[in-house]
Amino acid sequence: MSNVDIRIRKTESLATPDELIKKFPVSEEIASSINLSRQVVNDIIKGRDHRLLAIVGPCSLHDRKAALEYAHRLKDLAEKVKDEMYIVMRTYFEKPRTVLGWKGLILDPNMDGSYDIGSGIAIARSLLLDIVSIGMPVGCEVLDPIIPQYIDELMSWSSIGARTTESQIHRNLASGLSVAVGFKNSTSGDLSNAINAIQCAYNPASFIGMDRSGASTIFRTTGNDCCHLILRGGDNSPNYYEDDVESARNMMIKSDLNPAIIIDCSHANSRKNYDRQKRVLRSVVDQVCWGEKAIKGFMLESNLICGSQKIPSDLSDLKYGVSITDGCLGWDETERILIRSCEMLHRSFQGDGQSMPL
Ligand SMILES: O=C[C@H](O)[C@H](O)COP(=O)(O)O
Ligand SMILES: C=C(OP(=O)(O)O)C(=O)O
Repeated sequence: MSNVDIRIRKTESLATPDELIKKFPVSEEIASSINLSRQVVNDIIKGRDHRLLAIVGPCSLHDRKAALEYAHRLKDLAEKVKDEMYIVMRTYFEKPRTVLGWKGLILDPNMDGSYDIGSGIAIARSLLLDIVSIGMPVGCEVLDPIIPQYIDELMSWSSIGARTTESQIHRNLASGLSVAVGFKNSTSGDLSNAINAIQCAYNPASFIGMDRSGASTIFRTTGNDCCHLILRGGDNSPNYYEDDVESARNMMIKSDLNPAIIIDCSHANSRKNYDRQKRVLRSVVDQVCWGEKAIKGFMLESNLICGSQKIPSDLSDLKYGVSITDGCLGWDETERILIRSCEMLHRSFQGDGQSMPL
């Protein structure tokens, strides 16, 4: 009697990254525009570009048509706010769950527990390609350590979520990713895990993974000098206030890190009430206008239509453009508050691009 894989019910083959890349290739023109947007993101994180990095988009993508419509609107908005903000579309395909729940388009594209991962990964890559093709840079959460092989060449920014910041696997991965990586503070609100993670990812690492041909490989990384902290609030309270930012900044400086902080307007900072993201953004803008240099940007969960919906048993009942994970701001409100924020930032920026301490 075999004692191997006693809890594996079934295995299925999956296309290798190379096979999928061949099916949905990135042209040289798109590759160079992604390189440019990665450079802008890195420049913002390193303080060489005074604009705020704005990671804006749905909590999760589940519908290709709505995602593309959103991307087109965001592209137009990005043009309007480009002097004060650099917008990267939040294109999250993997959802880390507190207990159980839909785990995102890559794992379960049919939203019915059938886990058609082969289709999910292909939809994610082709959708990202369509979005970057209109000139909209994208950013994803990196959760599964193999998935980046399928999509990471399309990303301009990425994050490691609150539930995985403490994981050595994710820290090693971040040390080898080609993009700037934001580490979220832990769900408890503790910052030290994220600060340790940034230090760890700054250094070279060696780890086992799968290469683009599908072979087992040892990856040896250079280390990533563009990692930063994302404040997302914690179990007991938000952490976007001035005092929180000041103490996060001081912790980073004490650890010899570039004090680069992004504020997540959602999650525990909004106490999961999507409309409260506005007050977080207001505080971000206010702090930047008052001269807080450590804040490099913010994250906003936004969709075509505000709110959220449960996944219905009959998918024809799904409402178009509404989140199936966390609640999001609707499009009109997103546009209004980003333009308003830019007006305020514009007034406080001097000719040299520096904000004026009041
Ligand atoms: O961003 C989405 C959710 O906050 C995250 O996936 C956790 O969700 P859950 O607590 O509903 O599982
Ligand atoms: C899961 C997310 O956030 P966090 O890791 O902060 O809970 C998210 O941004 O989708």
